[in-house]
Formats: sequence, C-alpha cells, structure tokens
Amino acid sequence: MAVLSRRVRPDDWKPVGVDALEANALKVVRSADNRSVIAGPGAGKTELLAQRAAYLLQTGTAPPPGRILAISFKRDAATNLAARVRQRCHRIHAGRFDSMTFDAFAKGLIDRFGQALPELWRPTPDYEIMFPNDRDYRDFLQQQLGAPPTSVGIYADIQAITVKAFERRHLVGLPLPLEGWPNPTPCQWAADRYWQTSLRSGKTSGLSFPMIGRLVELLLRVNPMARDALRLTYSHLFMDEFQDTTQIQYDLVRTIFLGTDTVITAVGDNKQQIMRWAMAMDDPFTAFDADFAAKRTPLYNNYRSSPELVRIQHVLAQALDARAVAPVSKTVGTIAGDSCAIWDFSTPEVEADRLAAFVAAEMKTQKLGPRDFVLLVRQKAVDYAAVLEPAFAAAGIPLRNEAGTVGTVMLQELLAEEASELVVAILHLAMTKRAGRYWTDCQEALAALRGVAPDEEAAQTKLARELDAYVIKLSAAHPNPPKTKAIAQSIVDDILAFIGRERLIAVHPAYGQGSWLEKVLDAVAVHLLVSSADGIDWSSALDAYEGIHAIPLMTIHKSKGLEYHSVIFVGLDDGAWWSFSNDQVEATAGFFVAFTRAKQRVVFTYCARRGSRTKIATLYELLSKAGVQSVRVA
Ligand SMILES: Nc1ncnc2c1ncn2[C@@H]1O[C@H](COP(=O)(O)OP(=O)(O)OP(=O)(O)O)[C@@H](O)[C@H]1O
Repeated sequence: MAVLSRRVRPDDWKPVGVDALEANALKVVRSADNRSVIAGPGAGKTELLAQRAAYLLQTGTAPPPGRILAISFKRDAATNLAARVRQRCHRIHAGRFDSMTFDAFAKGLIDRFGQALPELWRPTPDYEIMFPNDRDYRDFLQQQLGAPPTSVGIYADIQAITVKAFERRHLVGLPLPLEGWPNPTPCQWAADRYWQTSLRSGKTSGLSFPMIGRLVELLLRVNPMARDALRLTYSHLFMDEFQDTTQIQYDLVRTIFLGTDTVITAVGDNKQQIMRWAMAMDDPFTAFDADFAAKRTPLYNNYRSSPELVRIQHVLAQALDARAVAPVSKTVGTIAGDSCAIWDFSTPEVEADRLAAFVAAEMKTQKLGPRDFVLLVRQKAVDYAAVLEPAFAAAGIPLRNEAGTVGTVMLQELLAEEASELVVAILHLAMTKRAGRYWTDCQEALAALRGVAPDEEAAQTKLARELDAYVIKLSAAHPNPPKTKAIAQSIVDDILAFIGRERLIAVHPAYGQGSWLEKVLDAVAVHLLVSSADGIDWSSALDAYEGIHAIPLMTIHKSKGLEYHSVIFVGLDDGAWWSFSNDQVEATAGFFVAFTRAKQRVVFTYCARRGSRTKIATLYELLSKAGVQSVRVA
C-alpha cells in the first residue's frame, strides 16, 4: 500500500489500506475530543486506532515534535498495532507513534524517574520484577508478618485478612499515601509491612507490576516536572482493550492526563472482559466517560467473521448483554457445510488423530496454511499438547504450544521481544536468499538504535555499508545452523556485539533492569538450537524459530485480539470449565472471546473422558439456541 510522507489536508485524507470505514469509525478517526468506542469483536477497533494514527500523523493534526502514545494490555497487541501503523504510514510519521503495554509504560517511567521518589517509597535502581501468587501472600500474612503493634490491632485482625482482598484492596487498591499511613488500620499496617519488605529487605527491591503502577502514579502525582514532560510529549493517547483496565492503570492515566490537552481515545468491548481475576475494573468505560467527558461512539460492523458466524455470535452476545445490537457482517462466507458444530469423540487420542487429519485435509483442499488454524483450550495447554502434538506431527503438521516456555521466557513473549526480533532479522538477512524485507527491517532498527534519522543520508549510507559487511562476515562464519548450545550462544553474542548492548539498553530500558536481557538472550539461543535440530538449513531453522509452518495451540487468554480462518476449541467440558459456576459471566465472556476469533468456522470438541457437560449446560444451551448441532464423530 502507498504511504504518504507529505502532509495531507484533513478534508482530503482517506483511510489507508481498507476500502472504507463505517461512518462512526470515521468520526472517531477525525475527532478532536475524548472518545470511548465500545464495539463487538471484529468491529475494527484496533484498525480504527491504526487509521486514527495515520490521520493524525499524515494531516499534521498531531504535529511534531508531539507523539502519540498507544497503550495495550498484551505485548503482541502492542506490536500488532505498531505494525499496522508502520504499514499505513511513512516511517517519518510512524516514528512518532509509541505503542507499548501498560506494564512497559509504567516500568519505563519507574526506570527513568524512580530514584526521584521520596525515600519511603524508593526502590533500588536494579529492582527485580516479582510475580507473587496467592501462596506467597498467604505465607506473608500467616507466617512472616506476626502480630501488629497494640496501637494498630491484634493478631486475629491480621489472620482475618483474606489473600484475595490483601493484594487488590489493601496493597494496591488505592493510590499510595506520600507519607505512609499515619494511623494505620490492621490491613494498612500489613500492606505497609509488605511494601517496606519488598522495597528494602534484600539487596535489591522486588516489585510486582501492580506495585510498579502504584509507585509510578505516586511519582507523577508529586513530581510535576515528570508529569508535565509526559503531557507535553503526548498530544494523543490511545487505549486498546479498555475493558480490561485495572484501577491502578486508570488512576495512573487520570493522574497524568486529566484536565490536560491530550486527546484520549479508548476502545474495547465489555463482552470480552476476561481479566477481572487480574483486577480489571467493573466498568472502566463509565468512569472514563464521566471523568474525561468522553463521547461514547458505537460501531456496528463486523469485518472478521462470516454472516453465519456473526449470527451465532449475536446469540452468545445477548447472553452477556441483553441490549447488544446485532452487528452487520462485512465478510463473505466461504465454506461449505456447517460454520459451527460440536464434535463428540470417544477418547482424546481418537480426537487428536481425527483433528489432525481434518486440518491436513482442509489445508490441502482449501489452500490454507497451518497458521489459518488455531487449537484453543481453556487452560493447561501443556496437557493437551502431550496428546495433540504426536497426532499432528504424524499428519506432517508441527504443533506449537505458544504458552510453552523457552528457558525462563514464555514462547509467545519471546517472539515479541525486540532482542529476539533483531537477532532473527539479522540472521534472515545474513543466511537466507530473497531477504529484501529484512534488509529494510534491520536498517531501520539499527538506525533507531544509533539515533540516525531517516533523512540523514550520509549516516544512513554508512550504516548500510556496515550492515552489509557484517552479514557477509556472519554468514561466512556460520554456513549452517548451530548444532550445540555453545554455538547458538556465540551467534547470539556476536550479533549483540554488532548491535551494541548499551545502545539496545538505551532504546529499550527494560533490558537494563535486573537480568531480563540475559534471560531473553539465553532463551533466543535455546530456541535457535531447538529450531535447528535435524541438520536443516538456515531458512527452515528460522521458519521453525518463528513457527511459520506450525499450527498454534494456546489458551483463550492468549488468543485475545487474534483471528484465524478456523478455530478448533478442544474440550468443551466441565473438566476444563471447572470454575464455571464461580464466575459465570467471566467464563461466558471467555467462551465468547474464543468463538469470535474465527473468520469462517468454529469446531468445539467433547470427550466424555475429560468430564461431563452438566456444569456448563448453559453454554451448550446457548449453542443449541443458535442452531449448532452435536455430531458423534468417532
Ligand atoms: N474498515 C475495514 N475494512 C476492512 N477490513 C477491516 C476494517 N476494519 C477492520 N478490518 C479487518 O477486520 C479484522 C478485525 O479488525 P480488528 O482486529 O481491528 O477488530 P477488533 O474490533 O479490534 O476485534 P476484537 O475486539 O475481536 O479483537 C481485521 O482483520 C482487520 O484488518
């Protein structure tokens, strides 16, 4: 698609890369006020943000040196949005679009300004990121804490604090008091002890992401210079998947941007709210509309799914929101036969064989690739992978558990890490034929790392020569993919030395903190070695690294924001949905998210050996109401 580097008059601007936007989407793209966009799956919410970025940058409505900040919840959602903007905008424009996760945004701020926090709340500069779980909180409350001072309360008061309430209500539930809690209640005393232990008990502080969010909010509340710097930097703020915003994140946005000229666009879908367990607010849109005087704008189209799937989706949507409006599918149905069915199997092994055969046949007859399919499960993907993987391998389709870990890093996260992307791009350029696309990627990434602007021609040419010389040397040194961990490690180290460790850290501050860069680089080497097995050539090894020829297996949570031709949901049974009755709304929302990832087909599988279907009878009733049939397959 053609991208513009010159400025366009707002009246002449046209959507880039799509034929048209629906009327309301276009209004939001061109809006100069705060907007909340609540719309169903596939309505083009993320696309709307990409188009709005193009509009603001190409028309000069967001003039330089101002920048646009886009905050997403998941790493791959942030990378996906950045990629859509890069496709639609000239790199001079796309360079002013910062797309990151909430956690990365908060962490970047604490890394830059954290030492300006008052001593009581100041972490050590080399703090570690912690992921405490219920057991850790229970240990702290019941084993480590002991009795409070008599002025605060008695031991029984501490014992009465539930683990769930401790984190979400007391530890990070409210903005932090600058001077600490003057007359603490037993709960506040316990929270204070946890904070002080985390900040100061070891050589380095240990902080969870919610704690970092609270510290940043405090930092910006009491440090007007840092706050003003952000307000001046960002003329526009986008928030994707806003339904999953936590109170911590919302308070942070409010502290930075409330009452400023920064124009905010928040998009999301309440029916896809599946993060309440992770402290998502009950109704962030209503709070946002009230605080920021945001104008709510609905969207009515569905650009992802076929008319038949949109019809079934609407039955599910109404179970979550009785007032849901039926969306209009803008996609043509392309498959013969049922768009959705429940397939019953006698055993998980038979199920795996039949699914593998089905996918292999569909790939052949419909000319689909393995990445047009996804195997979704509710949780414990590893257990399902153990049965599914051999069956798919036997059918010639590698299966990849995206939630699996490489070293200490989750595979899905590793692939979105800048360090991993850079190493792979340089390897493609050095080791494979027809690597033109990687040339541009490498040149742009290196220019960004070295601070070379796109219009500095002499510096760009020098960089191109250096890159050229380096890839020739690298390919001569390693004609074949690595056969040992030591060689894999030495390739990664060599590339890092060329890129410049310090430069990488300067541009991506997360790598300068703790041992994260080492963990990522180790995972890159391990994954490179695993992908190079069987003496294959570089091109196949790099394809295996990126999983290009593998069918992905993932949980519903990991599938948010993604889309596939066919979704195969394995295990629609009480076993997988054991907690259904605890939070029926959130579980149904999860079911809705899974269903709505499909463009053309959804298959649910059931196998009695994994559980019955009485606890989740409501889900079966919904499917039946939508006319979905159960079929006994084998
Ligand atoms: N105006 C449009 N014209 C054509 N295709 C579009 C348009 N808007 C979005 N799409 C396509 O429709 C699909 C869904 O869009 P997008 O991912 O932006 O939806 P979403 O509302 O963010 O979905 P979800 O909430 O389910 O993640 C994508 O493949 C996107 O490229």
